[in-house]
Amino acid sequence: MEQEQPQSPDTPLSVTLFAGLSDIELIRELWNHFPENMFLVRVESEDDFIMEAVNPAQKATLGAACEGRRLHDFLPRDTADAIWARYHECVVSDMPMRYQESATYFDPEGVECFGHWLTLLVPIHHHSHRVTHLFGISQDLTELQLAREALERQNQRLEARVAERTAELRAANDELQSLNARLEELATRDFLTSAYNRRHLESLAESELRRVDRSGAPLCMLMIDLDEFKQVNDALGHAAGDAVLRRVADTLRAELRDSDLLGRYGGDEFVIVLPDTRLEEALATAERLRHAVQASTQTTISLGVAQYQPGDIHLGELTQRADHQLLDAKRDGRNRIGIESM
Ligand SMILES: Nc1nc2c(ncn2[C@@H]2O[C@H](COP(=O)(O)OP(=O)(O)OP(=O)(O)O)[C@@H](O)[C@H]2O)c(=O)[nH]1
Repeated sequence: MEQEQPQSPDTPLSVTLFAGLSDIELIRELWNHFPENMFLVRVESEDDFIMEAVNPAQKATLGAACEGRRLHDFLPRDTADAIWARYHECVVSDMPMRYQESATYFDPEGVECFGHWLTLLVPIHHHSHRVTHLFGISQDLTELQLAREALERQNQRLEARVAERTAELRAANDELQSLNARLEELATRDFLTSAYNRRHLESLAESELRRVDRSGAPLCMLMIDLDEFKQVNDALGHAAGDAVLRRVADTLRAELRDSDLLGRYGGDEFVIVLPDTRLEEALATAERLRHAVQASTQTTISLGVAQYQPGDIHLGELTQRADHQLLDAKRDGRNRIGIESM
């Protein structure tokens, strides 16, 4: 009779365990006490599978009634189709497979439930070259999956909220920008004609003069006043007078270059600054404007033309000279141009 050898304290537990148990006992222990679902599928053919045995953990999920039956006999159709495809693939490839699946199933009471599993499927060849069985272990990840999905939904809600807030901020920003533009417009433009107001025109003109001081380029100013405009107001009313002023401004603007500056100095008086323009060119421009205004409004204008000179220190000096020429034009009978001697 063989004496059992005492194990030394250094002997690994696995050795002790395996020495003390037969293979079948060891497998039975695992089968009965392993906390995840285990199952053994008999492979009748590549297309036909029978659930041969399930461990107690799997029985708690599906009930014992699945043993000895085909997938479509104890699972909802969609679930059975999906699992059948996995089994088929494992048998055909003859390779272990690992996959995740979300599926509905019937619990031991027949209630339809939903679960999510990570499954390891291993082909087994029992005294044969072909796959006779599939051995599977399914880890239940339902809780994890539900938590993941809840997190995902929460993230989507947060992203939607962020997108909503971003759109609100963008709209508020756009509104602010258009209000700023409107404010800028109000601060720099004459509300009736949209020409620059006097203050802004003077500030732009001063900058032009400083540029001219540096470059030595010529620059001229036109001072314009409508003739007998009081009569227009008196005969047609103030609103009609406003319309004439608007049309005059539009006509002047249409005749000018982008770089020219048009301002309304108040009442029926306009000022135009013509950068890079000599006196004779300014005279030609003045003539063109006089004709254009008369053609579009049946109102005549008088103009005074002056050229910026090296001795001019301030805009006021140039303005005064242009104004002086304008007064001469008025005095000489209106609808004409007063110009400094060239
Ligand atoms: N409709 C309208 N009229 C204005 C406006 N501002 C000033 N006026 C009028 O424009 C007229 C300006 O008249 P004046 O420049 O003094 O004289 P005028 O009748 O044009 O005659 P001359 O300049 O000497 O040719 C006045 O009747 C003002 O009431 C305005 O914004 N709209």
